[in-house]
Amino acid sequence: MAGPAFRAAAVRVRVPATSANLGPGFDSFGLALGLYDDIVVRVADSGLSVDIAGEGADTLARDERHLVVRAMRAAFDRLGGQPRGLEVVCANRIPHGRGMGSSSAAICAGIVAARAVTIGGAAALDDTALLALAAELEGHPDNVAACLLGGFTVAWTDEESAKAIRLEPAAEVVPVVFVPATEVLTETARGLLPKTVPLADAAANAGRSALLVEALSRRPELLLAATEDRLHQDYRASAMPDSAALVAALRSEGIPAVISGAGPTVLALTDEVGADKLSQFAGERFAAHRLRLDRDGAGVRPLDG
Ligand SMILES: Nc1ncnc2c1ncn2[C@@H]1O[C@H](COP(=O)(O)OP(=O)(O)OP(=O)(O)O)[C@@H](O)[C@H]1O
Ligand SMILES: N[C@@H](CCO)C(=O)O
Repeated sequence: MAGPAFRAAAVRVRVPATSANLGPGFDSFGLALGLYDDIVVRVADSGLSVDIAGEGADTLARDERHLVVRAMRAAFDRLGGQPRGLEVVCANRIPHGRGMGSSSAAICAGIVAARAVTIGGAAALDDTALLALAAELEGHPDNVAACLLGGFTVAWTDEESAKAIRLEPAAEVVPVVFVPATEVLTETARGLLPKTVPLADAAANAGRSALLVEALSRRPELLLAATEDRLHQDYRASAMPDSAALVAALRSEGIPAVISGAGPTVLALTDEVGADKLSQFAGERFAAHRLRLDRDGAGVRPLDG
């Protein structure tokens, strides 16, 4: 059977950074942030070329090992076949290995781009299948859900695949990220987690997670209580002691703060007035950035946009 046909024109895809967990919602909650990677992809006559600017330009492989390329290959398989050649240009702004969803962004960018350059791609790989594939490649669904859908997402995995819903974060919430210079890979941070947890801790997180849905959607004054976690942050503190100390310092001042994803970035959820006061907490070890919430998620954008 013949494989799919491809568009000759280049396609540009923009994907947001994401913060997973948000405290209690381990592997479930995600929040899309206004910091973006862009990729431009063109189907070529032969070969593979990968060009990288920004984050990872000095370290990432420019061949089939590149995560965007791996995600594109997996998507092309689902779409019915590989193109003869590929040109991929990456403009990376999301820091790697910091808990801001860089790997999910790369995976989502690759899959969305593969679908966009394939004629009939949207029918062959619909949004539900796209999320399922992205979560399969990433290994958990929280970051990819927020990256694809934007806003505040709740993800889960049933017998078949990952699923997610998108909620609208309250307009007044302003995210501030404290990004350290050093990486902690998600794989390392996951290796620190126990196989089982006390029932009381699981129950505490269930209650806080339920509260967080209301707090982040409609009642930000509840965010401090709603972002309490007992399932993962303490277990990982030894790998990111400065981040753990910063979370504790911010929370002791009444500021809702959590480890972003698998860390070591710290995410504070504040408002317009509060955001301006937070840089004083950064010290020498963190760079504080006030971000917007991303409400649109991953998508194809104009080439010159
Ligand atoms: N834009 C990218 N292009 C290619 N590879 C990438 C890209 N972004 C991330 N990666 C790969 O993913 C690794 C980082 O993934 P990891 O899951 O450890 O951290 P993260 O996704 O930044 O954080 P978290 O999952 O906690 O939000 C990088 O070291 C790199 O190998
Ligand atoms: N839920 C994931 C997010 C990081 O990718 C974790 O905490 O390991």
